[in-house]
Order: sequence, then structure tokens, then C-alpha cells
Amino acid sequence: MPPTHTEATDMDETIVEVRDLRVDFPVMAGTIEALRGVSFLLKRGKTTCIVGESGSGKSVTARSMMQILQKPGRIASGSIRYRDRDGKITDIATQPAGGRVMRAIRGREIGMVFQEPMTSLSPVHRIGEQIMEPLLLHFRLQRAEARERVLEMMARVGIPNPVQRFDNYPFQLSGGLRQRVVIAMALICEPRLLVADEPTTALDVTTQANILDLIRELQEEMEMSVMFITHDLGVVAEIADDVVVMYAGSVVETADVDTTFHAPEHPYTRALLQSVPRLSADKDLPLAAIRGMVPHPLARPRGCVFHPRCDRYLAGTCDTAEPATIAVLPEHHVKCARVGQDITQGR
Ligand SMILES: Nc1ncnc2c1ncn2[C@@H]1O[C@H](COP(=O)(O)OP(=O)(O)OP(=O)(O)O)[C@@H](O)[C@H]1O
Repeated sequence: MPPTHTEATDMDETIVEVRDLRVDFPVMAGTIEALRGVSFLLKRGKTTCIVGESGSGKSVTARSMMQILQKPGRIASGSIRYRDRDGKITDIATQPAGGRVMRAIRGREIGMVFQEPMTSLSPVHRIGEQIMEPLLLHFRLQRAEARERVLEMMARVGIPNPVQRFDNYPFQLSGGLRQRVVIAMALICEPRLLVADEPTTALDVTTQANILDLIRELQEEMEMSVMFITHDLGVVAEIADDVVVMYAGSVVETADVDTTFHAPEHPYTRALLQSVPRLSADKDLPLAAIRGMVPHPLARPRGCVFHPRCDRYLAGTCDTAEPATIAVLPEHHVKCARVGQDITQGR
């Protein structure tokens, strides 16, 4: 088996180690390989952003970590080693979705926030009760004490007038406030890891900035790790410590945020960065888009999946074998056969 970058890991610094994770969706037309051997680490107290175009596998990765894959998705192989507060390691990938272990991890050890708050909220229950639910599930608390904690958390996440708002239904709140309710629900048990799947995409720019500030503040206060999924590189620049770049079901590059922005090695990461509009850029210049399209998951090209769109494509190399992941530095890994080669050899 080829070496993976997670082998020499100090698990003390690592809260989650995902290694060679494969997730399939068997559908009528064939088997969609949503994740094709995904490996990365999440470090304690740090924010890791997962970026990539639509369909790259970001949400499937997040859902696998909570064992909440949508049907007919299934983890085919690989591991998701989670280290709990006592240092015990659990491989989430092998746990039954409805089992005791996952029920204990979800909400208590790992909290999750989705893009659309209404996917997590019940329209027919009061928001205070909904925030309280995980608390009553995971701790032996009297309702009065639990209610106090909920009111405190509502204030902490910036919901005004918590006592009055406690009895509101979701439809009585703005989108920004609803997302704050979901964040309160995700954080009420003080999880060690927050998985946030595009939590601000549906919100206006000001609310988005407020929510990002909030997550950052709470993270520092609670020393929580955050896995933040986004396709917005501006958000990445603002909040990430580490970055995982995904393309068509694979991780193509992992590095710290400075390296990702200033010394990216993978042609896909470079293309993503070039596609971002800069404030200083000449407004008359067309916005660079990555040429070509993300391949259909049932018709992916042979060799490197990015090769038909790649500026560094080399016939006979990139279209034959899937490239190995190489450590260009101890914490900078790139899945590209052309890394370190003279790019003028390409077309
Ligand atoms: N319920 C499903 N049934 C079949 N295939 C699915 C299902 N959910 C996801 N997939 C497949 O898994 C792959 C990855 O999807 P995923 O939602 O993780 O992408 P993403 O990177 O999060 O994209 P987006 O930014 O659009 O949310 C896609 O190719 C998709 O076809």
C-alpha cells in the first residue's frame, strides 16, 4: 500500500484522523464513488477548512464523520479515528449509524451545523426546547437547570432577549437568528469538534461575518476544533489554520493556510485561487474560471481525475495512472505526478 501522509501522526495533537476513506452510492446507473480514498487530519483547537467545487465530496465527508450519510450511501472502507476527551480512540467508520457509540458521539463529542438551518430545526417545536434537547439527552439535568444553560447559550450566540425568544417557533426568526439557534444546539453540550457545512452560505454578508466571528470566539473560549466546509476562499483566508482541497472525491492538497494561498503546488488549487476576484483587480478583465467541467461521477477520466482541465497535463503520465500523494514538506501533501517537475514539459 502506498504511504499516506497520516502515518507519522502524533494522535495527541490530532482529534480526528481520516484515512483512505471510501464512500459509495450504489444507484441504478452504477456505483458513484463519492469519496475515493480521502485522508486528512483535524488538529486539536484548530480550524480546518475543506474546499472544492460542487460535487467534490465535502458534504459526504462531513456526513460520514457523524454516520449520517443519506441513502444509499455507505462507507466502503477506510477509517475515521476519533480521539475522545479521555484519549480513547473510536473508529467512527465501523460504527453502526444508530448504535450506542454514535448516539453518544453525536451532539456531545461532535456538533454539526448545516447550510440550511431548517434541515436541523423542527417547525413545530419552540426553539428553547430544541436547544435543550441534546442537553437532556447527554446529561442528567433537571429541566430548570437545563433551561438556565439554554438561556446562557442563547445569549452567548447573540440571540437577543433569550427569555422571550425561548418560546418562539423557528418561523418567527430571521435566517441569521435561526442559524444562531442551530449553532446554540450544536454547542450546548460543549463538543470537542464542530463540523460546519457551509453554515453561512445562505446568509447576507453582514450576518455571515457575524456568524464567522461568533464561531471563532466560541472556538477560542471552548478550545474546540472546527471542520469548516466552504467553497468561499475569502472565508478560508479569514478563519482557517489548515486547508484540505478536494476534487472529484479525492483530496488533492493539504497544507496550512499560508502555504495554501502563497505556495500552492496542485494545479487545481492554483486554478481555484486564480478564479477568485480580487478587489484590486481591473474590473474590465473577465473573471478567470477553471476551464472545463467537473466530470460526472459515473464517468471520471482515467489517471488523474483533474487531467482534462489541467494546465500541467503530461500525456502518458497524467492520463494513465492515478498519482500518489507526496509530502513536499512534512505538513504539505500534494496528489499530482507533476509536482517538482519542470512545467514547461507540459503542453
Ligand atoms: N444521496 C445521494 N445519492 C447519490 N449520490 C450522491 C448523494 N449524495 C451525494 N452524492 C454524490 O456524492 C458526490 C459528492 O457530493 P457532495 O454533496 O459531498 O459534494 P460537495 O463537495 O459537498 O458539493 P456541494 O458544494 O455542491 O455541496 C457527488 O458526486 C454526488 O453525486
